Amino acid sequence: MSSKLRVAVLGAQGRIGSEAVRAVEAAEDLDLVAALDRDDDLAALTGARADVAVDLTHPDAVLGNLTHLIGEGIHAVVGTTGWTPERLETVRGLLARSPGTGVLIAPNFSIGAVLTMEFARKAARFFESAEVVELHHPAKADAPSGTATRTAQLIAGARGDAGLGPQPDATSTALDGARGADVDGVPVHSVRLRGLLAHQEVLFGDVGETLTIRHDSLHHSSFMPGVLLGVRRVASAPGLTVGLENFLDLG
Ligand SMILES: NC(=O)C1=CN([C@@H]2O[C@H](COP(=O)(O)OP(=O)(O)OC[C@H]3O[C@@H](n4cnc5c(N)ncnc54)[C@H](OP(=O)(O)O)[C@@H]3O)[C@@H](O)[C@H]2O)C=CC1
Ligand SMILES: O=C(O)C1=N[C@H](C(=O)O)C[C@H](O)C1
Repeated sequence: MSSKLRVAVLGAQGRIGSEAVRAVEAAEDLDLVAALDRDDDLAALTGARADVAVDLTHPDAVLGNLTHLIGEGIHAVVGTTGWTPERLETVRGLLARSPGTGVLIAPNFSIGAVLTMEFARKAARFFESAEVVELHHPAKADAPSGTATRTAQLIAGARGDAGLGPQPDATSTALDGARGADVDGVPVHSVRLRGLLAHQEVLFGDVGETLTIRHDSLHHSSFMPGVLLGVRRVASAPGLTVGLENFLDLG
């Protein structure tokens, strides 16, 4: 009998899901046992004896999918975005009833984006001002991106730990949205532009200097090493893990 890890992909016909299907098929230690999309019955996963499912669907679908996966004890690697603290708490509640099951929620699977978040977290305490600009293809459902939201949360956490107060901003009159979305006190600006894929700039400023950290995903293949790492590691991390950095030795 094969000792390969049995992997399913949900959202298999989507932009990143179809790339994940190809990546799993090409990996010698993995067996693609199901490739499901909208309207397919998740019961097929049990029949296929999936060990791990990769969810690359839609923010409206992912929680229902996770409820099923965790109920069946199938480990999950989730790239789908749209997470709030309340939704994460729901996942923790589901996992409490299935303690051997692992779920990785990765706002971004690309190593460059994970490093951008890590560098931003480290830089945050040294600068009075911080803003995030994310730029994506116009078919994206959610704004701000999951990556930008997470980046802003990490910056806000580091600012809080360092005792930094609110950012300087004298704006007293503005059009709706002109100063972006407020994520824990960090402004996040979303651009949707034909021709783009997934890009982010983190801007820091203090007296007399600025620091810009920029990352560009130019092809969906940029996400695949992270997807495969998550698939290989998630079963050994029961409970909820948020962020691929937890599976990387970043020092
Ligand atoms: N973490 C990361 O590194 C990355 C995350 N993402 C995220 O992944 C998600 C998908 O992105 P993308 O591929 O661009 O989107 P797409 O719309 O191209 O793909 C999503 C696919 O999932 C299908 N789908 C919708 N609902 C369900 C469901 N209930 N069950 C199974 N399949 C379903 C869609 O069908 P239909 O078209 O009929 O709606 C579509 O085929 C987004 O949340 C995006 O932000 C994307 C890239 C990288
Ligand atoms: O929808 C996308 O394309 C992407 N979604 C993720 C996000 O919202 O951060 C990851 C990456 O930016 C691509």
